[in-house]
Amino acid sequence: MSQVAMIQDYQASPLVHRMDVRGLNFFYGKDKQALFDVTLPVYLNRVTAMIGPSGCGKSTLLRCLNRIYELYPGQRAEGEVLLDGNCVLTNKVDLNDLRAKVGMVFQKPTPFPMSIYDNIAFGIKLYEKLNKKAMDQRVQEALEQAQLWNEVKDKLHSDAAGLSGGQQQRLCIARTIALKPEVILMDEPTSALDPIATQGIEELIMELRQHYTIVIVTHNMQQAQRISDYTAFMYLGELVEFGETEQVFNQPVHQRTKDYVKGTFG
Ligand SMILES: Nc1ncnc2c1ncn2[C@@H]1O[C@H](COP(=O)(O)OP(=O)(O)OP(=O)(O)O)[C@@H](O)[C@H]1O
Repeated sequence: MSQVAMIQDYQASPLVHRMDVRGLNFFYGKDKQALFDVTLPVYLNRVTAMIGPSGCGKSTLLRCLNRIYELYPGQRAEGEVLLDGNCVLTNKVDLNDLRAKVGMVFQKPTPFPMSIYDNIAFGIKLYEKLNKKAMDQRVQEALEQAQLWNEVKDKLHSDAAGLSGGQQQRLCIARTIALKPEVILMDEPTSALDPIATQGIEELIMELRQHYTIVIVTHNMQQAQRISDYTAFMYLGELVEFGETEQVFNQPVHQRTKDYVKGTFG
C-alpha cells in the first residue's frame, strides 16, 4: 500500500483523545521558560509530528509527556498533561507505570550492551514475571512488530552492538513496544540514520500506528508530511498552529507557519 493510502486509511477511524496537554509551561531552572501556555490534543492511533526551528521547544514538550525531565534537577512543568483522565505531572501518577504506558525512542539508537534478546527481555523483567516460553514469545512479538525478527531470529543471543544503525533503532523500538505502551514518543528517531534505514523506520512508524499513538519530533519537514496525520508547529516556546498535516503544510492559518513550511525562515 502506498504511504498516502495508508494515511487515508487511518483517518477513517474515529478521532479519540489519547492525551491532552493543557496550559503547559516549562522552566529550566529559575530563569529560562521554554514552553508558554501550550495546549493540544494527542489523538489515538495517529502520528502527531512536532515541527519548528531549533530551540523552539519541541523536545521539551515531548519530554513533558512522560515526565522524563524529572530526572534532571531544576526542571519544572506547570499545567496539565492528561492520560486516562489523570495529570501525569503530579506525583499521584506512578513514574514506572507512566514510563511503561508512554515509551520513548531517542535520536541515537541506544541498545544496551547485551544480546539482542536481552535488550528486549531486560525491560519486561522490570515490570512482569514471565516464564521462559512467555518471554520468548513476547520478545518475538516485539521484534516482529518492529520488523526486525527475520533479520535477527538466528542470532538472538549475539551482541546488539553488531547490528546496523537502522537495525539498532528498530531494536530500540522493539524494546519500547515490548512493554505494551499506549503512546510512543520519538525524538528525531531517524536523524542518525542513512536514507534507506530512514525509509524503513518511516514505514514502521506508519504500521505501528494501528496499535499505538505516536508523537514524533522531526527537523525534516518532508518526513513530517510523509508520516504524520497531525502537525504541531512551534515557535519560541509557543504552539503557533496545530491541525491536520495536510492543512498545516498546504493551507496554514498563521503567517509564521506559512513562512516556516515554505522554508522562508528557520
Ligand atoms: N537543559 C537545559 N537547560 C537550559 N535550557 C535548556 C535546556 N535544554 C533546552 N533548553 C532551552 O530550551 C529551549 C527549548 O529547547 P528544546 O531542546 O526543547 O528545543 P527543540 O525545538 O527541541 O530544539 P532542537 O530542534 O534544536 O532540538 C531552547 O531555548 C533551549 O536552549
